[in-house]
Amino acid sequence: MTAPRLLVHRDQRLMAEATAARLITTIQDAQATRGSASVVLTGGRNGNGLLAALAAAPAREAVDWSRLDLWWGDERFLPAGDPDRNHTQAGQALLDAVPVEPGRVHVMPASDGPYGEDAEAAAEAYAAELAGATDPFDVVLLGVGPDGHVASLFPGLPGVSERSATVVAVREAPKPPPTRLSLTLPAINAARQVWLLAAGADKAKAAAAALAATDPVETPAAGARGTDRTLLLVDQAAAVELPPAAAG
Ligand SMILES: O=C1O[C@H](COP(=O)(O)O)[C@@H](O)[C@H](O)[C@H]1O
Repeated sequence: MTAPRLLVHRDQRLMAEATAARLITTIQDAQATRGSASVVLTGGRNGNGLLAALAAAPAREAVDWSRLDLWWGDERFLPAGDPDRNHTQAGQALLDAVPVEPGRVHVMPASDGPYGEDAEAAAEAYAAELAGATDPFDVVLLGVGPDGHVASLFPGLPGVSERSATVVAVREAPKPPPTRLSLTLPAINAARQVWLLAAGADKAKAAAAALAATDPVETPAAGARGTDRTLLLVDQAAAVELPPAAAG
């Protein structure tokens, strides 16, 4: 587990563009070193903003999209193609515009898929798919919610305390929709790099807690750390509650 390094950007747009550039370079490095790369995508405003910035970056041509595995940190358990699904939104923001290899795009099951509405069975199926991955994730992207949630691990819900499974079904999430699938902290924390994204004034409290809190049950973002690197990426609006020394 690595301590988070804080990076403050002027605003949300600049943060998305700088993080897209960072991601392109990180993917290139991984592909040069290991032949392929793996990235775990996040949903939400910051996650989709990053994907849109990546789609708009001319340097996206530097990525070998055919040698990239894409996974999801969480998914809203809704029918395939539902506009609220993280997969649908990632398609619109980036994936429909780049030559990803369909077999390497590891979509979490939908509620009208082979497991129907059985979210637990869907979580087990995704865990089995994950178990087939031989290398740790290169980067896990995590949008931080205003309550400090990451992926679909919400404060106080059982998912955040899961210690053995890599994927869980989440019920009664405080943010709609109530039923979701999520990677767990042990799955997230096996990644080489974890990037926590928190831009916007509504993320100020959560950004401070992601850095300083000690109990992941209260602040799931505080329990998400990479083995080689953890970054907390914020904009100035989200940096206002950080201790001055941390915010530089
Ligand atoms: O519902 C979700 O929320 C979080 C945070 O989203 P944001 O809009 O507050 O940035 C996101 O990371 C997660 O993937 C998504 O399912």
